[in-house]
Amino acid sequence: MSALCFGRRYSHGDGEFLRLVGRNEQFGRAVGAGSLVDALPWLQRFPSPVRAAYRAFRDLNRDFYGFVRGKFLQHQRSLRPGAAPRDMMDAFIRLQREQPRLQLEHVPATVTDIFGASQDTLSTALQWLLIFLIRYPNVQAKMQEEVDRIVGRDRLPCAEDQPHLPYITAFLYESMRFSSFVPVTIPHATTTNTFIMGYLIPKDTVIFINQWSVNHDPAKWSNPEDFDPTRFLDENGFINKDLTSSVMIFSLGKRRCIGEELSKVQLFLFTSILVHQCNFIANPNEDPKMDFTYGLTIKPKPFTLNVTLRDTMDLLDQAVQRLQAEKAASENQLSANA
Ligand code: HEM
Repeated sequence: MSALCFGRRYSHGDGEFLRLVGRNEQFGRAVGAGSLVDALPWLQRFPSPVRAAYRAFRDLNRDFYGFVRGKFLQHQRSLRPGAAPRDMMDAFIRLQREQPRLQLEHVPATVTDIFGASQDTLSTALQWLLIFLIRYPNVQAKMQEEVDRIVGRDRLPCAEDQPHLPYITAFLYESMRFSSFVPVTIPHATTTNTFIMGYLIPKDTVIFINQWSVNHDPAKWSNPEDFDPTRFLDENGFINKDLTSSVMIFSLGKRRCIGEELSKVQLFLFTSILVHQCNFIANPNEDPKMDFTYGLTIKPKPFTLNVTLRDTMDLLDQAVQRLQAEKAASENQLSANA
């Protein structure tokens, strides 16, 4: 997402990357702790740990905005008129230059929203996918069989392969349904008295959607507590689109997640490339019964797993070399324009 938002790819030990990840963890803790005030707004009048958490959340947001604003200033300096946008930041700066009624300050604010909204959600999704790979080795083997048959062993899977990989697609939907790792949505409030199925919801009531219960409703899902990707496949092995659209994890209505399609592509690429290249097994020294933390997202507590390569590193090395060449070209352009 950092490559997409502001054209920066990081290695794992990079200081800036570690600070970003650190903020992400603090963000999850602060949002989880603050949610009591959403349900009981009068609590904010009392000096309490909730208020301290709220202040920590505000400071974290300021700090994060400052980080993104730094990237914005760099981009503003280096973006040449007429040049193709290098990333989302460039695209928004260009849009603002073409439509001056959009305010310049909205550019870093928008990228802060998009980057911030994607971090905790996508990283949590990735952890869950890994958990399901090690918990269900038969499912992992079926995905490997499918990707080997359709893509072959001479190239990495790409986004265009997805329509031909229904079992992997079904795995992704079952992972989102089963984990429901954003169990309730961001709070909203009614602006007028509202009736739903005969129930009065008074004006100014704080509303959450309970996505977990939608995804585990036995009236909709047979054996909802079983992890079974095949529930999303019809008798010919094709994806049942009525059922996939019933999985709720990106919320509903006008404020539903704008990153849904992007997330689905990213999670597909992550899963298909990993199972194409590697085998995953649980660490036998760790308790298979995992523990979770409950904040804005449901996250597994730290766990380790054993990963082995299925073949050589050749395809992955080639992909990394391509990325490094792209990164070098974009850095050259940045310094030439600075
Ligand atoms: C699997 C990953 C993701 C999940 C499960 C997820 C889920 C959600 C949920 C539940 C909401 C709250 C909607 C509401 O207010 O009712 C939301 C909002 C939002 N998401 Fe995502 N999200 C994910 C990834 C992303 C990504 C990658 C982006 C960036 C492109 C993104 C951008 C946003 C934004 C900007 C909002 C606020 C929308 C608004 O208030 O109008 N999300 N997301």
